Amino acid sequence: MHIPFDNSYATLPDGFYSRLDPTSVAAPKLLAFNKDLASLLRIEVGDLTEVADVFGGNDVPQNAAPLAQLYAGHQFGSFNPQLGDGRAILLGEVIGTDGLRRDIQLKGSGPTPYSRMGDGRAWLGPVLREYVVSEAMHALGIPTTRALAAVSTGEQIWREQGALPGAVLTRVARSHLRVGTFQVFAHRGEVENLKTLTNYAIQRHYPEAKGPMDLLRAVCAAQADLVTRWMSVGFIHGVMNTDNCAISGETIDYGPCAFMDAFHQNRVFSSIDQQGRYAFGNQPGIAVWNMAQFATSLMQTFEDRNAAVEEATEIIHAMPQMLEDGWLKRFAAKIGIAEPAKADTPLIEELLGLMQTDGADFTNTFRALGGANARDQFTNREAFDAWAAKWQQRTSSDTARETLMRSVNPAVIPRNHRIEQMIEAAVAGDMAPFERLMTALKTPFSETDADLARPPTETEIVPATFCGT
Ligand SMILES: Nc1ncnc2c1ncn2[C@@H]1O[C@H](COP(=O)(O)OP(=O)(O)OP(=O)(O)O)[C@@H](O)[C@H]1O
Repeated sequence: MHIPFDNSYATLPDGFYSRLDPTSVAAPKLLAFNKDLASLLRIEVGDLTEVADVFGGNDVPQNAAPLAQLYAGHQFGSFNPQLGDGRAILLGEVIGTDGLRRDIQLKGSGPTPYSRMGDGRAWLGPVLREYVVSEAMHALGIPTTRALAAVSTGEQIWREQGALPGAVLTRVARSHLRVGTFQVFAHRGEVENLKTLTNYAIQRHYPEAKGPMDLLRAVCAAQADLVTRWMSVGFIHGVMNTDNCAISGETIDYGPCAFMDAFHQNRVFSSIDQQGRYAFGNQPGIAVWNMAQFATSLMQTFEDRNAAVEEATEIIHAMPQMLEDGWLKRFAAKIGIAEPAKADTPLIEELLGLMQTDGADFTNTFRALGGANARDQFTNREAFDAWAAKWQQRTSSDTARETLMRSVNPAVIPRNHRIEQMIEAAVAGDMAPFERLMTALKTPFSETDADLARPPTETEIVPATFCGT
């Protein structure tokens, strides 16, 4: 196998990362490999045993520059001055056939100087969850880190549930720079390092930005766009800490995430989110909060702090409107309105209100609006009829409307109960449910597998996702 590494992190400040190799595992076995992504990254694949050795962490490929990155972060609102890759090692960077630079990182590849109390490992469940959900997000057209490989280690690891099979995920990202990467240097008052990092982030992600203020503006826009896209497919990230907020605007960290079945604004999946901080409807507010933390970190790079604070405040204060506009654009498209006006907001909110009262399935209700059976999604059908009459007044049914709706309302999403069933099967050595999910989720806007589009039955419902790392 040949990976055409082109590494750039070495230009970053001293102390930005620790160089170390992944820790070898007992018996690496390739469970999944993303050939399309490998081609995009110009990776030449030969023998699959070699692929398992590299992505299991046993064989460090030529020209790799393995390292663990340092970062800090606000976790559920409390600042942790030092986190860092406690179980991830970045092998290096490549420039794809699309000209874009990306990191290749192993997650679950052994302890690092940032592991704190952790074992540096991941178990098979979260590895396959991240593989499936991140690739599903990509197919939905939502910016995300991607999955290149999943390797089982042949080792057992210990978690609350007992002994579990270990695995390593190979993750690909436009970069692993997070808000927390800036926070660590800001917290330490290392202004020169902060400036170098800022310049690096600008060059890598937003080369048109003229300085830190433009960077802030660009990241705010990217995060606002990302969150409205998540919401438009009923996605709950679950752990929007500042260390899980990527500067690139990609979705990162699929720990306790989930797609909603029955719609509710306050829906929470993460078992550790007791207060509902990261509930579905809170995500826009949290994105603003995270950007305020990013802005705070950047302030030390300015000579005239007072003027900078004033300008940054304006940028942050403009974000709620950006989120509202993005939300309106995406949800209007879901009901077939290509060019919405502010006056369309109540129409959308009324539908969501009816869905919430009836516990209607988020994905299937919107998908059915493009067909004849949306009414069947509701128990209070009269209320739906009254809404539909207003909807028909606003936008009449025609091919353009149907085409728009079918292009933004997926037929299939990675439902939580399917993920859980897939993990259970994989633990027992059966990868067929994984393959089936991957096949259907590649084309989420076409009805290829009706059974995967079905919401969970009462007994299938999975009420919470556990970080269960
Ligand atoms: N088993 C583990 N061993 C060592 N460190 C860990 C382990 N699990 C999590 N961590 C560390 O705890 C912090 C928070 O964990 P979190 O679950 O948000 O991240 P993650 O899923 O490991 O990584 P990422 O954010 O890169 O997807 C991170 O610094 C992470 O590296």
